[in-house]
Amino acid sequence: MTLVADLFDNTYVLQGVLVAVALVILSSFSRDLAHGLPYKNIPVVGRGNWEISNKKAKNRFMNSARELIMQGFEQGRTMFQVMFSFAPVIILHPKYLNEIKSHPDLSFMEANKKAFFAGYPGFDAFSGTQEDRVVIIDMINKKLTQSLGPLAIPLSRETSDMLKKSLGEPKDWECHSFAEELPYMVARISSFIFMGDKICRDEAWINVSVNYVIDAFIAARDLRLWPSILQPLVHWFLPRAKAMRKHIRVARQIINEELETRAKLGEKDADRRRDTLDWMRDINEKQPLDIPRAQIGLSLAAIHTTSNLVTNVLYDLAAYPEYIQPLRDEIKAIMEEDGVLKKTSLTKMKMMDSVLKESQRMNPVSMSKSSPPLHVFHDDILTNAASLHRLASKDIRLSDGLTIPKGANMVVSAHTMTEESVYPEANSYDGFRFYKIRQEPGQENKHQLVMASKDHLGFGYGVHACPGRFFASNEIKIILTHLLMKYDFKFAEEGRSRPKSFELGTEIVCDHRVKLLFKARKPEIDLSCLGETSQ
Ligand code: HEM
Repeated sequence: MTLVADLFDNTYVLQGVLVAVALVILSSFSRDLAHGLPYKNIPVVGRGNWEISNKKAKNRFMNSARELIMQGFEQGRTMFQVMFSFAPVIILHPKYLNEIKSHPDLSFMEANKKAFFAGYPGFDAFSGTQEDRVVIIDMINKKLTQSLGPLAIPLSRETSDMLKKSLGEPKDWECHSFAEELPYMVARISSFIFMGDKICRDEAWINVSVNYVIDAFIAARDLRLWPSILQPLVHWFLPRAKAMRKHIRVARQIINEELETRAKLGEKDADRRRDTLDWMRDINEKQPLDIPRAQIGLSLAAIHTTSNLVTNVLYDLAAYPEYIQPLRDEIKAIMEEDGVLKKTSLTKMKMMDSVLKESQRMNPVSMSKSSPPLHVFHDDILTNAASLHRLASKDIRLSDGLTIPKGANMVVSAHTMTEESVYPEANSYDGFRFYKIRQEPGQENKHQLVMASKDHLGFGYGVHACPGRFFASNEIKIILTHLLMKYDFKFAEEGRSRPKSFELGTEIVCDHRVKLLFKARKPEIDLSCLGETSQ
């Protein structure tokens, strides 16, 4: 101690230390500044030549991303950059989709890691390794998707229980903030399939499952406001980052307890329905996997995305109620034919499939891997108006000679989803658009909800196209089947039109403030075919 005190007594040493600290801070600021500079030789859209800071350009993009992207293409460009809140981002024309969709040097994971402070305590769900990701995707593809047949009735029963609890059986119209309530409902049904009936009824887990992602978005947004040199310190004090650390602790405790209970039961547990906790272990015998972290990752991917699509569908059906009876008739006909709900019954619901795909086309869910409520957004993470958010790990030379520089963030514009040449009357809702196309010879299967294509990027495209879409499609169809059979619904506000989604940067978020009225109705089918037992 005396030595240190002596050193600081020496003016030269003190001055040296101060200069060193100043240099470190300065170099951090200049790194941050460089990070915000546009990429060389790539045209910038939405930023004036004489604007020194990015502030105005960022605001411009926040308020009119769609227009700026179209402006870029109208200027004849196929690649340009715009200013997102955290960095310049390269926008690519969809004509490049085929060459970039599975490009090994365009990383999906690194893009998310960079945007979400991977490695910081609490940001665990963004910190997994490539090996972890492979386990999760294998588990979804090889186990979850393969089990959709036997899962149809359990999913339906859980949906029924959940709706009784959440919406009840009101004889008169009852008002719900549906968009706010739905993530909790979806979290319960999904968690039932992911981790069984004990955890799915655990309020503490449901809270983590719904709110981790919301806190993550806000924490990341708040942290980005700080210079990078201070971020490793500041995150400890940010309320939302603290909340994330708490979510992680809660999740670890709940899931580890469940794993211990199962381990103790051993063979006695053999009759239990297998779920993602078992499957992750089966797939992953060789390497250790942080299972609680992986489960939070699943929730992150599954809950708000699914809720957002269901909300959009209900808004569309409430705005265009003429679709409701044909959908009910379709369910009735299929259930009469099948006797009991099967995976194939859901595949046969072509009108419902079409209604879902059309809602997703017009209001694609946010792939920030989730679509938390509006107040969470700033611009943040990408897609919708744009899709396929990636980070280039090398310089990538495109077929026409243009280059995406190493380290750049990029997205592909998703404007094809509302382009007249692809979808006639693209800006009008046509619930049976895809149903009608599927009636044409040779088009029967290409236009299903789960088919990712260049013209419909709702589930992404290429190597990272959403592996959970088959599960999501079944889950959503089951939820809708129960809602349509058991409830009448309409907007609380008499005669209102379809609520417009909010556009913030490239995010499209459904209006969570809209209220819906629900009233119980007599279903036209015997509910035992949905797995319900009469009480
Ligand atoms: C309507 C519901 C859903 C929508 C709209 C949706 C959408 C998406 C999108 C757009 C992507 C990114 C694709 C890309 O960038 O190319 C994605 C990836 C992913 N989704 Fe979904 N998703 C949904 C439900 C689910 C569910 C239920 C699960 C889990 C069971 C899931 C698991 C994943 C995973 C693990 C990835 C990452 C894929 C990778 O790393 O390659 N998603 N999803």
